[in-house]
Amino acid sequence: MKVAWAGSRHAVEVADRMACLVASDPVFRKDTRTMLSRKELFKDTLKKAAHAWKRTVELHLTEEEANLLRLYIDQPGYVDLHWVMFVPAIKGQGTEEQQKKWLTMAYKFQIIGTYAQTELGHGSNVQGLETTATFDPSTDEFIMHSPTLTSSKWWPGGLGKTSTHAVVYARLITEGKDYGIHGFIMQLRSLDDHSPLPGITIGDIGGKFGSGAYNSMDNGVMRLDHVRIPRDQMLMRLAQVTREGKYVHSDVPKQLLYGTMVYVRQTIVADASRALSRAVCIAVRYGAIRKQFGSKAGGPETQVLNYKTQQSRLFPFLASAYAFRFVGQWLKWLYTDVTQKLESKDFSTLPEAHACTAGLKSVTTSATADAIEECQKLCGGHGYLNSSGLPELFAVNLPACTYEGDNVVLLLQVARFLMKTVSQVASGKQPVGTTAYMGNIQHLMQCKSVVNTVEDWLNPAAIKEVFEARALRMAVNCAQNISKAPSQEEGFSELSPDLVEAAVAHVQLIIVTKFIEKLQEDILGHGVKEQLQKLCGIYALHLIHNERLGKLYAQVRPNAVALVDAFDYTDHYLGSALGRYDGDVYSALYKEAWKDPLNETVVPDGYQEHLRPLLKQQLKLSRL
Ligand SMILES: CCCCCCCCC/C=C/C(=O)SCCNC(=O)CCNC(=O)[C@H](O)C(C)(C)COP(=O)(O)OP(=O)(O)OC[C@H]1O[C@@H](n2cnc3c(N)ncnc32)[C@H](O)[C@@H]1OP(=O)(O)O
Ligand SMILES: Cc1cc2nc3c(=O)[nH]c(=O)nc-3n(C[C@H](O)[C@H](O)[C@H](O)COP(=O)(O)OP(=O)(O)OC[C@H]3O[C@@H](n4cnc5c(N)ncnc54)[C@H](O)[C@@H]3O)c2cc1C
Repeated sequence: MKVAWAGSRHAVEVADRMACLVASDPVFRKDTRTMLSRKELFKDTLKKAAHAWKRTVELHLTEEEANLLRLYIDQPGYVDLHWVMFVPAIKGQGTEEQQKKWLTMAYKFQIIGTYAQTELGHGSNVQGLETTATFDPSTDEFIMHSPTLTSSKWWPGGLGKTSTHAVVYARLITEGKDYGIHGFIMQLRSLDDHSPLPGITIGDIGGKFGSGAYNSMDNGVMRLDHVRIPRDQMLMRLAQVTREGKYVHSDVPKQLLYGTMVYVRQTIVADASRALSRAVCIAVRYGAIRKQFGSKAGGPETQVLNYKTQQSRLFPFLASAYAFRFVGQWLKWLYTDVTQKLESKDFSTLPEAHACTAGLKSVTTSATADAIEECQKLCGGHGYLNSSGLPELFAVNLPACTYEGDNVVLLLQVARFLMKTVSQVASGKQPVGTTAYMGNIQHLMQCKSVVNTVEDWLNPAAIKEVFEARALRMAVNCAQNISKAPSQEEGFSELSPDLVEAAVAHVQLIIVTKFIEKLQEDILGHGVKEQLQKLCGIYALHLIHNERLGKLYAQVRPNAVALVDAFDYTDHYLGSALGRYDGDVYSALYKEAWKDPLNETVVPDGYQEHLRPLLKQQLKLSRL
C-alpha cells in the first residue's frame, strides 16, 4: 500500500531516506516550536533553513531530495517562496538571458527571492493592482512606485525580514499609457548588510492565526518611493519595452503572466492530500488506542474507532486522502503536459489547465481544512492539545483556502469555463478532456438512474455516470437560468452561488474519475486493490450520501490502521503524541506536558505579585 500511496518504490525509498535524515538531526527538532515567541520561532526558521542548505550541499542532494528535506522539516519559511514561486516566476516569464542571469544566483542561494503580487487593497483582483512601473526613456529605467496606501505590497512570504529580491507585479506605464500588470525583478535589500535599499520601506505584517504554524513565515509589507530599476529587469518573455519606450507584446497569451500561480495551485493539491493524510493518520491511530465505555463484566472498554459514528465521520477523510493523492498525481502530469505544449506554442489546453488547477486546489484545500478541524474533534479533549499535532496542522493548512487564489474566486473561474463549454456544446462543438462527458448531453440529461440495485453502487462505471449526470445537470441548469437574465454578466453574478456548486460537482467528478482510473492500473501488493476499491466507493458515495456506506465502513475498519501506516510518516514528521507509531499515547502526552515553559517553576511567575495578596486578603476578610 506504501507504493500505491507514494507512487513508486523509488519514491518510497527517497522519502524514507529524507524523513529519517530530518528526524535524526537535532537541529530540526520541532517538539517545542509552539512554545517559542514569534522572534524565537523566526530565528529558529532561519537556523533550520541554513542547516538544510548546508546538508543539501554536503550530501549533494538532488532537487527531489532537497524538496523532500524541506517538506519534512515542516516549517514554513522564506525558502518556500524562493523555490516555489520566485524561481518558477523567472522560469515562466523571463527570457533565456534573464533566466541565465537570475537563476544562476537563485540556485546558488546568492540571492533570496519572493513573489510580491498581492497588495493591501487587492489580492484576488490582479488586474486591480496599483503599484506602478513607469518607463523613463531618458535613463532607460523603470520607476517602481506605491502611489497609494492600498498599493503597499502586503503578504508576500519572506518579504518581511528575509528576501533580498522579489518578482514585483506592477502596472506597466510607458509613453503615458497603462499596459496593465507585468512582472519586474527588484533588489530589495543590500547583499552586504541586508539593509533595505533607498526608497524601500519594508517590514513584517504581524502575527497570524495559531501558535507556531505559519508564524515562522515573515509575510511582509513593502512601500516603494520612486525606486529606479534597469529596463532589463522587466521580465520580458511575454512582453517587452524597447529602448525607445515602445511596448511590444509577444505572441503568447497574456494569461501566461499567471503561470506561476497555476504551477503552485497544482502543487497545493499534493500538499492538501499530505496534510489530510497526516490528520487522518493521527485520528485513526488514536481511535484504535482510545477506549471509552462498552466494557462488559469488567472487560476492556470499546475502541472509539469501532463506533459507527466515529467511522462515518472519519473514514470519508481516509478515502479523501487517497483520492486527493491520486488526482494530485494526475494533475502533475496535466501540468507537465501543458508546459511542454506551451514550449511548442500550443496553447490549446491552457484553459483546461487553468480550470483543473483552480478547481482542484479549491476543492481539496477546503475539504482538507474542514477535515483537519474534524479530526481534532474526533480525538476528543486531547485533540485540542498542541502535543496532538492537530492545532498546528490546522493553522498551517487553513490559509491554503485563501493563498494562491481564494477558493470561491477560483471556483467562479471553473464555472466560467463550464458555461463556455456548455454553450460550445449547444453550438455543436464536441468537448474534450475533463469536459468530454458534456458531449453526452442527450443521454445524461435523460438517463434514469443507472444504479438500481444496491450492488450497482459499487460498479465504477455506474458511479462515474451518476457523477457525470449530476455535474452536467447542474451546469446546464445554471446556463439555462443565466440565459433568462437581462445580460450574461448579470445572470452569472445572480447565479454565482449555484455556479460555485456546479463547479464543485464538476471537480468532484474529476476526482472520482481519476480514482477509478487509478484502480485500472497494475497495483502491487496482496489485497491492496480491493482496499482501494472500497476507499473509492467511500469517497464517491459519501459525496452523495448513500446508504451503502455503513457496510463499506465495516469492511474498511479491520485495515484502517494499515491504511494510515501506508502513509509511512515518521513520528517526527507527524509530530503527534496521539499518532505515535508505537501507540504509547498516554505516557507521551504526560511527558510532553512537562516541556511547557509554564512548568519550569513549581510556583508560577505572578504568584507573589498577583495571587498571594489576593488569597491573603480574602483569608483576612473571612476571619473578620
Ligand atoms: C506549507 C507551506 C508551503 C507554502 C508553499 C506555498 C506558498 C504559497 C504562498 C502564497 C502565494 C500567493 O498567494 S501568490 C498570489 C496569489 N494570488 C492569486 O491567486 C490571485 C487570484 N486571482 C487571479 O488569478 C486572477 O485575478 C483571476 C481571478 C483569474 C481573474 O483574472 P483576470 O481578471 O485577468 O481574468 P478574467 O477576466 O477572469 O479571465 C480572462 C480570461 O483569462 C483566463 N484565465 C484567467 N486566469 C488564468 C490562468 N491562470 N491561466 C490561464 N487562463 C486564465 C480566464 O479563463 C478567461 O478566459 P476566457 O473565459 O476564455 O476569456
Ligand atoms: C498565509 C498567506 C500567504 C500568502 N503569501 C502570499 C505571497 O507570498 N505572495 C502574494 O503575492 N500573496 C500572498 N498571499 C495573499 C493571497 O494570495 C491573497 O490573500 C489571496 O489571493 C486572496 O485575495 P484577498 O486577500 O484579496 O481576498 P479577497 O478577494 O478580498 O476575498 C475576501 C472575500 O471576498 C470574496 N470575493 C472576492 N472577489 C469575489 C468575486 N469576484 N466574487 C465573489 N466573491 C468574491 C472572496 O471569496 C472572500 O470571501 C498570502 C496570503 C496568505 C493568507
